[in-house]
Amino acid sequence: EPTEDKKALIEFSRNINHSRPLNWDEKTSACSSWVGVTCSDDKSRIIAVRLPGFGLRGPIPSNTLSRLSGLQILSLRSNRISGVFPSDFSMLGNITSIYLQSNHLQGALPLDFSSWKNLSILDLSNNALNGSIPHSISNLTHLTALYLENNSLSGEIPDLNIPSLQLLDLSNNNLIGSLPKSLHRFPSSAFARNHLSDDYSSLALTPAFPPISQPKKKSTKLSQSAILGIIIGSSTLAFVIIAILITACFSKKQSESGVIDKPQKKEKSKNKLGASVSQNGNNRLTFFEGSELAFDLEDLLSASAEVLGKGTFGTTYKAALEEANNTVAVKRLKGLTVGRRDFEQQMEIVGRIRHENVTPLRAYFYSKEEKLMVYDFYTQGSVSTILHEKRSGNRINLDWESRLRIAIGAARGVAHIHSQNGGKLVHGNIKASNVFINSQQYGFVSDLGLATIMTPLVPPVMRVGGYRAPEVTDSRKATQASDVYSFGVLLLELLTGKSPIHTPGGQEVIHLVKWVHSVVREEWTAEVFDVQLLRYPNIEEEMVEMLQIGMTCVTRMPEQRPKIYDVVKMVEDIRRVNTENRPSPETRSDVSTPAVTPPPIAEIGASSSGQQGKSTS
Ligand SMILES: Nc1ncnc2c1ncn2[C@@H]1O[C@H](COP(=O)(O)OP(=O)(O)OP(=O)(O)O)[C@@H](O)[C@H]1O
Repeated sequence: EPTEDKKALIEFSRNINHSRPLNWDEKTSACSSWVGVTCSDDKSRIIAVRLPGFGLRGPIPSNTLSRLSGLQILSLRSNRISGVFPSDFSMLGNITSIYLQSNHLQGALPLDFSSWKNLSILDLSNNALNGSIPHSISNLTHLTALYLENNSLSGEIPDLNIPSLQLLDLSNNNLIGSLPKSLHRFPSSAFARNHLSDDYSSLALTPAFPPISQPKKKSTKLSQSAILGIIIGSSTLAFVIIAILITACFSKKQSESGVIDKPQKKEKSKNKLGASVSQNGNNRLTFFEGSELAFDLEDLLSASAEVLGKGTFGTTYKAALEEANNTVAVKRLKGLTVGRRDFEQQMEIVGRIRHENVTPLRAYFYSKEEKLMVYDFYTQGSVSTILHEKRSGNRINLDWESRLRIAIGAARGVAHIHSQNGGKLVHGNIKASNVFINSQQYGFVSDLGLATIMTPLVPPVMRVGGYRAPEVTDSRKATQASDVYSFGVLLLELLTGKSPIHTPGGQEVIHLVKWVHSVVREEWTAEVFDVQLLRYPNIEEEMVEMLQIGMTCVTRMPEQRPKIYDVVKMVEDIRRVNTENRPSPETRSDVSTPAVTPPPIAEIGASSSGQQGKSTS
């Protein structure tokens, strides 16, 4: 099985005896005889060769790489490989990452990059390469990182107009001339120690990404993650137990009163609300068109309620309306920064949205004391629950098809939101707990439009920190570009199965975005992916694509992030492109899941009927 090949290859490269230098022939023969055991010597099925720091020496033999036609990751860094690039070097049609840094490679860079259509990372730093940087590198339209520092490259820097490029280092070469405009977005350090004619000190001083804390030893990192998992698991368990106790206590008191409120204030609050309502006569929930809900405020307040969770802007309850035979989710807001008029205006904008990938707001209520928002209740829980919560000791398995659909649906939902209110509406709080799944497993987004009118209730860093774009210091300043950042974090979460921030008890805080960058930079791309996904065959390419999209979305500079409309297309294209390359459904193990053939965004109807799993009783 290819997946087994991959795992075994990784194991192989890790476990092989590091203690003595090996030459290339010895290594390749060891590799091919080993590969022969599991994949009938069919080298086109090898997807990763990782031999970093193995003491390989001598030139890369020609006609070796071209036989590895399925290769996606080539990691030969920190060896003693010398000589020039073999002529078949640029023929790796599926390659996504090349790590050849810290070797003794000489001669010019390959000129023809036309086969590397999926290449995302090219690291040839710390070699002895000379000649100029070929302009044809611009044809690498998926390139996100280019490292050519510490070589002897000469000539002028070509106009590398590659929109996807986020990380660039050309420092410490012999480059001359002036810097093309397309590269002014990179920090001056990327061009330092060359002979360029201009002064680039005015360029950005900060790198495009936050500095990456390099992982320590791989083995330490892995065991640390395992320990983190255990610590998080046990603290989550402790938290869940406390939450259950609090909820049980709350429900008990509430069942006596039947009101949604803090237990000790229940009657008072109900009377007070009723009094203020009767005074100004405004005791109605405002329902939106298309809502079939038949209940009033009194019904809502007397419904038995259960706390679903406390969020950034208040507490959300599951409320069972017995008479109306309906269960709804009620969000009780705290920390409103705008007055009634602005609040109602915002609710009107949000409430008018009817789109398959956006949760419909059914009703709202505003009084001095209470601000409520009513949604359908989704029995399955959010993507966060499905992705991270354990049932019977194990995480629920979310297969790759479902994750793709969640990403596609959520992207379409956010794109629709961005098209509203004259193209100015911002979601402001995209995160896995605000994404739900419809009956076809497509994601849809909830909780929109609140960030700009609410003051967060001093959210703990765990809650929003991991999703928030670096430029957003106050959630009211959220923008469409910061939505794209948060969406990128969601993509990384779907890929890795990890929460955006881990705070494993002690002082160490692990940011998913930084962690992914560091792992990818260290060429362990495959280690980024959720282990649950490794069991599905032939999806590595798609996962790498989603990784690239996620990383593009979390670009540090907001103006360099793609627009959500482009993100929709990119996410949809993951499967469209690859259906041609994938085996027919009959030969796949995941035949039970139909291929994703989403309609184009424009064709998605304005109805919300596609959302299922909502409770009506
Ligand atoms: N309509 C709904 N149906 C089912 N569960 C819901 C619904 N709306 C929210 N929830 C769940 O209730 C919990 C609390 O939601 P809430 O939106 O208040 O906070 P949050 O999502 O954790 O954070 P934030 O306020 O930043 O969005 C979350 O687990 C959320 O997934």
